[in-house]
Amino acid sequence: MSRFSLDGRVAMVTGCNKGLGQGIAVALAEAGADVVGVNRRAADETRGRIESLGRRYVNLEVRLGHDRAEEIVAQGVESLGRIDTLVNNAGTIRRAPALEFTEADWDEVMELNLKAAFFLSQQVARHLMERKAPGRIVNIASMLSFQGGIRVPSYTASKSGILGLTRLLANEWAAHGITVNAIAPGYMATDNTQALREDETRSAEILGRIPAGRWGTPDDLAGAAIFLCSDAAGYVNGHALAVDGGWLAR
Ligand SMILES: NC(=O)c1ccc[n+]([C@@H]2O[C@H](COP(=O)([O-])OP(=O)(O)OC[C@H]3O[C@@H](n4cnc5c(N)ncnc54)[C@H](O)[C@@H]3O)[C@@H](O)[C@H]2O)c1
Ligand SMILES: O=C(O)C(=O)C[C@H](O)[C@H](O)CO
Repeated sequence: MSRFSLDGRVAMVTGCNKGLGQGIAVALAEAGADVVGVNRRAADETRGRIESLGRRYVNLEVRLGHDRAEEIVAQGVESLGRIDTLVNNAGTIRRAPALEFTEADWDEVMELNLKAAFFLSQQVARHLMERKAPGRIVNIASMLSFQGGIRVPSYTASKSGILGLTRLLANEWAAHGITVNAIAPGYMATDNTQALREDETRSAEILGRIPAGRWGTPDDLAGAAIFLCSDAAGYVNGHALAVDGGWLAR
């Protein structure tokens, strides 16, 4: 069996109806995993792509919030029997200068990007420990886990926070065979960056700084996601793997 095989594993992926989450969910299915998606709405395209690979897909149609974590993990376990892997991908962004930033935009971003990710991880870890099973948690971080960015204060705080949390959880759960890592995507062409790509000046600035000379795509994350969720990454823990076309090297 390949070291990268996910045959027999069940992966829960949040926010996989489109964008990077869809790319990750399909990649894990390609490597053999069945997938539980956590989405606010139906995810028919993701379902179609995963089922055409011969894998199972269950969509939990729920509002993702920290207060729903226990129920979401219980439903995921009931639907496919277990969860071996969690990818905390769902995320949102609010754009405004720090001086004008509102509490509502602060709370909305922190709730989804950080608090829901933490409590979902806690529930999955409890489930894995009850089963005495090894597991994988992968958090989707950002270039703004390392850099300040501009006009996205709650997003930067949440993405710096998720990297700190990745390290803390890696420390606490390593002894249980659970690894916690992050993928830090660079600038990827999804709805999350639509406003940036529509702003000609900012878009040119960003593109001019990416050594690869192009925005990333959801498929660019496939290899990193499969690797971190596989046995091949068993000794990789608390790490952030940048998939950024060379952005951080610049
Ligand atoms: N696009 C990029 O350049 C980029 C770079 C680094 C990190 N990221 C991160 O990647 C992740 C995926 O983003 P994307 O680029 O695919 O954007 P996207 O907007 O296409 O997808 C975001 C996903 O999160 C879900 N989501 C958004 N708000 C939600 C809410 N309140 N409750 C539940 N689900 C919600 C959406 O339904 C969708 O599935 C996010 O965590 C984002 O911060 C994106
Ligand atoms: O820098 C910005 O304004 C961004 O939108 C950040 C990107 O969405 C992304 O997270 C970079 O990794």
